[in-house]
Parts: sequence; structure tokens; C-alpha cells
Amino acid sequence: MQDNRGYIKGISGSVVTSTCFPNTSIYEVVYVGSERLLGEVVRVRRDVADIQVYEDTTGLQIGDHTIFTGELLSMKLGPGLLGQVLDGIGRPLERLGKKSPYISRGTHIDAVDDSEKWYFIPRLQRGDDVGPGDILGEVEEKGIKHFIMAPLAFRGKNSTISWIAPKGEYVVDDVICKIGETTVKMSQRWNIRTPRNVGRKLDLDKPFLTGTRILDVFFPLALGGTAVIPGGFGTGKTVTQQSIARWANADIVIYIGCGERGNEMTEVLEEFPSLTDVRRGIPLMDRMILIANTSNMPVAAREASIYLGMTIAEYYRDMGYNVAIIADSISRWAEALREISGRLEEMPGEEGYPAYLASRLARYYERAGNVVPLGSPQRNGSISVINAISPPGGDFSEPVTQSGLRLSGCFWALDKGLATKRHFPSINWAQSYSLYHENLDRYFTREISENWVPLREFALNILHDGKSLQEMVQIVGRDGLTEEEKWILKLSELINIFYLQQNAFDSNDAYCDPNRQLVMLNTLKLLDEEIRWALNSGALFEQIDSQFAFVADLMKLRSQNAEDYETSLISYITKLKEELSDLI
Ligand SMILES: Nc1ncnc2c1ncn2[C@@H]1O[C@H](COP(=O)(O)OP(=O)(O)OP(=O)(O)O)[C@@H](O)[C@H]1O
Repeated sequence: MQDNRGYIKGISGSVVTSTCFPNTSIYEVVYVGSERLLGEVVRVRRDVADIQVYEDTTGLQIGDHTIFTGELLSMKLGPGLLGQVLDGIGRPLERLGKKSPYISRGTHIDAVDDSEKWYFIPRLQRGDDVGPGDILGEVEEKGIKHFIMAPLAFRGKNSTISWIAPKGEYVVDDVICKIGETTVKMSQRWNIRTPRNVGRKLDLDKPFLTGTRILDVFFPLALGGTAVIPGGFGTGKTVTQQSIARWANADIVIYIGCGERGNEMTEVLEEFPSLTDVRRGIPLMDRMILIANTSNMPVAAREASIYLGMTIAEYYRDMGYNVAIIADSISRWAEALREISGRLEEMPGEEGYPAYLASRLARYYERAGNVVPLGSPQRNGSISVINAISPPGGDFSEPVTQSGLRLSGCFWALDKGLATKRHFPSINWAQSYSLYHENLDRYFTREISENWVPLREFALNILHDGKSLQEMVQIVGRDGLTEEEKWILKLSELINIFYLQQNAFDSNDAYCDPNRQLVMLNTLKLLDEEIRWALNSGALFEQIDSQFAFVADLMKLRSQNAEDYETSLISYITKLKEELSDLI
């Protein structure tokens, strides 16, 4: 150990400079000072290494020793991760809290509890030949099957099981299988900065359903895709992400509170444990992992938190689950990168961010995807990434938003103007986009209805026409419009308030499944046909508008219970049809 000891030559906030060794490598883990603060080498220059320290560096002094471990920053993966709240470097906050109300520096505990017992059921037997990633057995973790997989690399060439543990209770560090010279425990370590190997990548052809109408219909995300939600202060990033965490069709959700204010994170920590996953009838936390790294916690840990979340996501993806990573917000992560880069005195790029901001982000986004993991039986897992971006002053031209725009498949732009009008979710349909339409249109047409695409096009065309007419009205006034144009303007307003607005706090409206989304759009289309028929038959738009409460009636139906929804909308249209016939 003596050989691996260096000493501190300089300290600048979270970055410590230490003497190092010829074999010191980038991202090597270093224990710093007498309290053994956890750090990672981020730069090596001749015989000195710059180390980013994941804990508060107050009190460190020049001359204090450093210990170079020769290992990379890794995470212990195994049963017991679900439902946990971790800090940016993967320490379980609840268990830390039991030791002391404050996180004492230099405390290293793994997220998986090594004293907890799990009932292991083997799936293979002695003499079976196995490959990397093969499922050896399973334990039940909060109602889901947690598969114990063979390591992704074996020692030696022999890949035959010489021993496998019988059914029974084991702790995560117990050896449950011997494959040639490799012993396999229920837990395994993985370096957080290295993507886990996969068999092959698949097309993104299934939707990541959020239950939010504007997202699923107009700007759909694919399972395994990436999305960003940029928005200024108070535009609804957190509510949108929390609603996605609650309702999306992901099996497992990893929520990374990245550099948020402490009180916001407290809300998240209080709220999620009280929520129920209504569709599965289990506590929401049973399929979630929260990573909490607030703005007052060390910045270097914030930088690491997204890799940590990604590594856990890859682990569950490899079992064959659809995992969602939700990071709030990636801007605070980029700020951490900027701070560390500043302390390393690197040449600043745009707005002070390091020149490698985009490539670092790309490396993170690339770990998303829909894959066939290594091993048998063959399975399919995905990681979908949804990142909030908080551009200063809501300016989308800043580097983090621009990188998000280039790197992700969905851009869900939040609009301050809409938020001020309390139009939620305040997603601007004119600025947002999805690159997954082509693949997903095939899915929706096949699985939901062949009217899915035509109805979406209908709604979007009306919105576009309505926007142009709105501009025209500002110049020529409403009287300058034809009867049909007046109706289009009204219909576009109706699409906005009836369809695009969705109250995340209304139990009937917070989640809208694709069938209900379709029924709503179809109602708007039928309404359009009826009113156009009446206008073509000689009725005046003002007459219809003043005589019938069709907007108010429709709005009353929006938050109606799901069961009688379709019937109500049909009778709404039938009633309107009769009224219009009488009028004509
Ligand atoms: N879908 C929604 N339905 C109803 N209300 C919403 C919705 N989205 C946002 N809001 C309202 O907007 C407020 C602000 O939302 P939120 O906290 O998510 O914004 P933010 O962009 O995360 O803010 P910050 O920049 O402070 O992080 C919420 O408290 C809520 O009242």
C-alpha cells in the first residue's frame, strides 16, 4: 500500500492536486487525506494527478496523503436497489441516516445491503454451459424478478457450471455459482463510466407512453429513445417529469435530482414515497430509485450522479426491463462540469463550459437504447432518457439546450408564455419535435388505430391554420374572417384547451391512455364535420357559437371517468348533431 501513497500539492475547491505514479490512470479512484475522502483522477501531468473529490474538501491540507487504489469508480449492483434513495456516488441515504443525521466524510457504504437475505432460485444446474450475461437464477425484489446474471466476462476459458447454490436464502456477497475459475456472487461491481456490453442494438419501434396527450400524440418518445425538456423558471419541468415517472410504461424509473435546490428535492423525497403506481397497484417507490444530489452537495458527485444512474439502469435493462432515466436537471450537471473544468484551469469554451461538454453529453445519451442484452434466454430491454434543461433566462440558444437539441430524439420545449397563462403542460407545439414518428406511426397504426396518424395530422393542421388566422385577426380583426375561418380559429382554441391542456393533479385527467387520446381526437374531428356541415348549409358561426354551449359541454367531459368516457363523447356529438339539424 505504501507504494500507492502520494501527497497533496494543491487544493482548489473540489479539485485536489497530488503527486502520483507512472501507472496512475485517468478515473482511478483515490482516497484523499486522513478521512479517506473519495476522489477520482481526472487529469495526469507527469508526476502529478488532479483528483476530483466527491466530498467536502474543507480541512484538507497540503502534504496530506492520498492513496491510489488502481481501481475505477464502481457501483455494487445486486438485489436491494429498488426503492432506495442514493446520493450522487451511490451511498444509501436511509442507511447513512441511521448512522448519523449528517453524512460524515469518508463514509463508504454500498447501496445494496450486505446483511439482507434474498431467496435465490437457481435456473441452471451443474454441468450447464453458460455464456456472459446468462441468467443463472432469480430472487424476488419488490415484486419483480431480479435475475442473477453471469458476469459479462469470465476468467479463463472454462464456462461450465461446476456448482450452483440450491434454492435458499443468501446475502448479496454469498457465492451462488462457480463457472470454471469464476465465482459468481449475487452482486457484481461495474465501473460507472463504462457502458455495459450488449448483444445487439434494436430499432426503436415501440412507444414510451407517458399518458400526456401532447407528448404521446404529437411528439412521441420511443422506448429506448432520448428526450429533453428545456424550460425557463417555473414552466413545469419538474411536474412534467414527475408525471412521467408516475405514469409511463417503464418497468423501472431512476430519478436523478441533479443539482436541484434542497427544498425541491425534499418535495420529491416526500412526494414519491406517498404515491401509488395506480396501474400496477404497488407503491411507486417499489419500481423507483432516487438519486439525490442537491445544489449544496459536492459538485463532483453531481458530475458522477448521471453515470451512476445510467449504470443502475443498464443493470436492470440487462435483465430485460424497460428502464427510464429522468434527470432534473442536466443544466446543473453541466454547471458542475464547468466548475470542475474551471478549477482545472482548462481553456473555457462557449459560455465557460468546457469544450468537451457536447462529447460528454453524447457519451451519456449513447447509453440509452433498445437492446438485446448479452446472454440467454434472449430478452429485450431498453433505457429511455428524459432530461430537463433549465436554460438561464429561458434562452434556448445556450450550449446545454443546443447540445440537447442535437443529441436527443425528442425536444419538448416548455413555453414561459403558456405557463404564465396557466396552460399546462406548457409545451409549445410549434417549437417541439420528435424524430421517432416514422417508426412509431407504424406501431400506433397497427396497435391502436389506422386513424391515429390522420387524426394527428388533422389536429396539427388546425393548430397551424389557427395560428396563422390569429395573426391575421390582429391585423384585419375577427370580422375580416370567413365563417369557416372563424370556426377554424375557434377549433384551434378548443384543441388547445380541451386536448393539449392536461392537469397533472386531476386524478381523471393526469393519465390519458392512447385509446382515450384517440377518442378525444376523433370527437374533435366529428365536431369539425358537424359544424362545417351546418356552416355549409347556411348557418352563421356566431349563431352556432352563441346558441350552443358546445365548448363548455366538451370541457366538462374532459376530466370524466374513463369507463363512461367514449359513450359520453358519442352522446355529446349526437346531441349537437340534432341541435344543428334543428337550427338548419
Ligand atoms: N401539467 C401540469 N398540470 C398542472 N399544473 C402544472 C403542470 N405543470 C406545471 N404546473 C404548475 O406549475 C408550477 C411550476 O412547475 P414546476 O415546479 O414543475 O416548474 P419547474 O420548471 O420545474 O420550475 P423550476 O425552474 O423552479 O425548477 C407547479 O407548481 C404547478 O402549479
